Amino acid sequence: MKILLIPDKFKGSVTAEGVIKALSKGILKSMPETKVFKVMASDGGDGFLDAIQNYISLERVEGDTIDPLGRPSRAYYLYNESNSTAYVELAKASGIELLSNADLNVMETSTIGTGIQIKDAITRGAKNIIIGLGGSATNDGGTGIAHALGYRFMDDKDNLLAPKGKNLSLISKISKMDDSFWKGISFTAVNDVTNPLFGKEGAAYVYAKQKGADSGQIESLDEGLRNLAYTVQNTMGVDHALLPGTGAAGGTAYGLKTFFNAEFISGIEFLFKLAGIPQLLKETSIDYIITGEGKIDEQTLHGKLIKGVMDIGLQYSIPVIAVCGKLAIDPIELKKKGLMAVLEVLDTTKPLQYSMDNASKLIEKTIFNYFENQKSI
Ligand SMILES: Nc1ncnc2c1ncn2[C@@H]1O[C@H](COP(=O)(O)OP(=O)(O)OP(=O)(O)O)[C@@H](O)[C@H]1O
Ligand SMILES: O=C(O)[C@H](O)CO
Repeated sequence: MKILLIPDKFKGSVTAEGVIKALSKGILKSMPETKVFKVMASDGGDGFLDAIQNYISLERVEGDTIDPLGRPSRAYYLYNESNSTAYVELAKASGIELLSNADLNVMETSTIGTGIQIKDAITRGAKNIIIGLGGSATNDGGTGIAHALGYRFMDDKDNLLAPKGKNLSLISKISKMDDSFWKGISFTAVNDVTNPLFGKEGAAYVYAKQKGADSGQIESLDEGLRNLAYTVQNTMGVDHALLPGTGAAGGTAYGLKTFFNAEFISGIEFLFKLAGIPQLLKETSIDYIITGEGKIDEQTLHGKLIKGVMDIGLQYSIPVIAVCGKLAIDPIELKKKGLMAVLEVLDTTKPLQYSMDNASKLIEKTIFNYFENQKSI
């Protein structure tokens, strides 16, 4: 038996590495002859740089920047001098994990800090900027990054606007200062999701709530993103708003495409290539792929790691099993989309904290039981 493990972390209880360990233990206990292949993945959001570092060793460049609320902070990116490529994880300077719950304020947050990091990389000599998008505290349509690299956003009276969520609806003019700084630089947006910029499936409606927005603010952020796209279309003649993925990181993917002509790649595809998964699947006959994350919900189907693993399973006709802490979506829907089985580790007779505290043991037990049951079928 050959099994490939590609799980995400169970946020709040166990890292992706911990999930891999627990799954391996459970599988080998049930079927000791199994060859287990392990892949440390990430969907492009937080954990992007960690995942890259598992496969390539790169220089770590740490420097001053600002956090999503504009306070001084430090963050790093990775740099490959031999091919002048910088890998920037948006969440390092503009991530939701940087703010306490009390500080979450998506009307006021900006991606400027990530823009400062990109500027530093270009100054260092980077010719290729690869940005992992996701896990953001922002909904600024990428205007913060654009501002840091020389774009300016103004209202209808030519007042300069700070590039943050609450100002998007006021933008009526966009100007570009000297673009020679980043001309000829190739940008790649590595998107963790496939949502469009605005609308019910867009950045604000799907992701702003987790960034602290109430329903009125969500509506106004969505309106702001629409206004940004409208102003861009009128003044720059380009329209990318409905492209899948533009909604990643509060519309940052849209901003990178619009202002810097970024290429899009999904986080999953990027990391699968880096990890050599397509080659492994071509050369080795894998019997099962096992994936998982803390909570499987609607977001899972919008390009999270599990969705990418499901797609790969379908592509290579390999059954995929997902293990999760909590299942918050109809399992039938998941099976229709190609999952062979979905296993929830949560023990509903005990409080949630029990499952969080004992996640590794529960994951091990769940996968062990699954394969033991298979033997008796
Ligand atoms: N051991 C566990 N048992 C039960 N539920 C868990 C367990 N671990 C995590 N969870 C649930 O999963 C949630 C985290 O979900 P998940 O790991 O999918 O990350 P996420 O919030 O989707 O973030 P990201 O976008 O970074 O993946 C936790 O808030 C909790 O509700
Ligand atoms: O940062 C976010 O908004 C989510 O991770 C989706 O990209």
